Amino acid sequence: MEQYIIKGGNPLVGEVVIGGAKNAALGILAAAIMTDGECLIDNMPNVRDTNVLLQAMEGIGARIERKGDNEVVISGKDIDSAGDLIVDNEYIRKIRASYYLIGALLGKYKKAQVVLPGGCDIGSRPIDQHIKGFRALGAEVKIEHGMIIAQAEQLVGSRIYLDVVSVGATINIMMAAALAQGNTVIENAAKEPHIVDVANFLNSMGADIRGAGTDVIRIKGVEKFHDTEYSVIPDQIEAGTFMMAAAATRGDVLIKNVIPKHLETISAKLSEIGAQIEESDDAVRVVATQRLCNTQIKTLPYPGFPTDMQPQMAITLGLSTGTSTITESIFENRFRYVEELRRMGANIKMVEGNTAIIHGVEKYTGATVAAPDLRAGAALVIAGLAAEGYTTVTQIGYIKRGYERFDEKLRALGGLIEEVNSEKETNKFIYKTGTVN
Ligand SMILES: CC(=O)N[C@H]1[C@@H](OP(=O)(O)OP(=O)(O)OC[C@H]2O[C@@H](n3ccc(=O)[nH]c3=O)[C@H](O)[C@@H]2O)O[C@H](CO)[C@@H](O)[C@@H]1O
Ligand SMILES: C=C(OP(=O)(O)O)C(=O)O
Repeated sequence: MEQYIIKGGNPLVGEVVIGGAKNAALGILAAAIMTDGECLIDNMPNVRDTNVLLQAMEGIGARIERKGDNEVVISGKDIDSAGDLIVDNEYIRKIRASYYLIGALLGKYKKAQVVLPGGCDIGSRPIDQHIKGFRALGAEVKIEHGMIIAQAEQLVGSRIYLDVVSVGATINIMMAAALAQGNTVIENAAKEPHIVDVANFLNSMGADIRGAGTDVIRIKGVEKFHDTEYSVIPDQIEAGTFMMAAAATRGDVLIKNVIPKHLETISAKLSEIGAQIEESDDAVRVVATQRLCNTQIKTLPYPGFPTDMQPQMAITLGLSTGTSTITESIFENRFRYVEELRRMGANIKMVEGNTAIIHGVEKYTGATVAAPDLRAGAALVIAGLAAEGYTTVTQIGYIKRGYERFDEKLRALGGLIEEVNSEKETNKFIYKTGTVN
């Protein structure tokens, strides 16, 4: 069983370099098969989700050539377009971004059969808005035997109003519409940095997409795409996670290779609770040498506070003075870490299902906790780094879905953390790091 063991109590100090954004890379990788040319993609995060997606793309005939850890060349030329274009395997069923292969394949080949998406169990996560968009472009879409089956004679541009602001639906519709006939307008579109990055990538292949990053995206369909070279933007959430790790352990960390604008809400909240934030062109430094104070948070679509940062923020507030509240407004099931954090001494009460009332405690104490999903898993690791004594975080496969070399980066900042897969390795770690204070 993969797990991390952590000896807490060391403030994190030093520098960390942030990798490419997982949620942008997933859209970009899928979109790369829309050209028969070659796409060279750089700053690609080497995490489980991107690897599972690449493997599924290979499964339908895409050529994938890895160049080192973070670079990949993709060509969709040899995809067997005479076949049904079926995407299904035991790994792809577990990730969310499989849904981008519907938009990409439907756009290019006017057909796709993709297994219903998985992803973190953070809510009911319907895909009705994706389907509404594909249908508006003229596709027939049905769900049978756990597969989404989409096909069209021709895709024709349309005006599509999203009933809910959805990252996945915005990217998916944008991809399909980019190779449709005529013009498409997506209204009430999501505005996350990864939407802009996928649009920029598509434009670099010859698409004509304007307005990404605002809530109205205009797409003029083009006939086909060409070769491109592209570098994925830095990961807003990985950066935010290290910012919280610095704050919760009362450390001093320079977080490099970031776009500070994407971190504005996170920086603002940390600053509000008393952390010192210094921004430069491509780095953010977080210094928190004293106990931080309380605040109120509500998760919202970008530029609001990201739901993917909610658990990490809760860990920090759990150690702050006073009483904080966090309201989760995007996913109804994103507080499953609370029960685990209580084992470490946190004082958190849930009200009305989606609000956590957090009474700050002076310290967490180490315990064995299970990562319930990707971001909550990373948050529990931060709690362990801040806690007194030893913490074991189990089910770290979730964390590996989205963080590249997470333990290694934390160790470089002075964190005492190791992946252990047996009692012998655990004992070795405890011997190496000394006994509980
Ligand atoms: C792979 C990826 O990029 N995942 C991210 C993506 O997930 P994902 O694309 O699944 O999230 P969405 O933005 O689509 O979901 C936002 C809200 O809209 C609802 N909804 C969505 C689609 C739909 O057809 N119908 C519907 O009702 C969802 O249930 C949710 O309440 O954006 C989320 C919100 O920033 C992030 O937490 C995830 O990390
Ligand atoms: C929830 C996340 O991912 P997914 O949508 O792939 O489950 C995430 O990145 O925090």
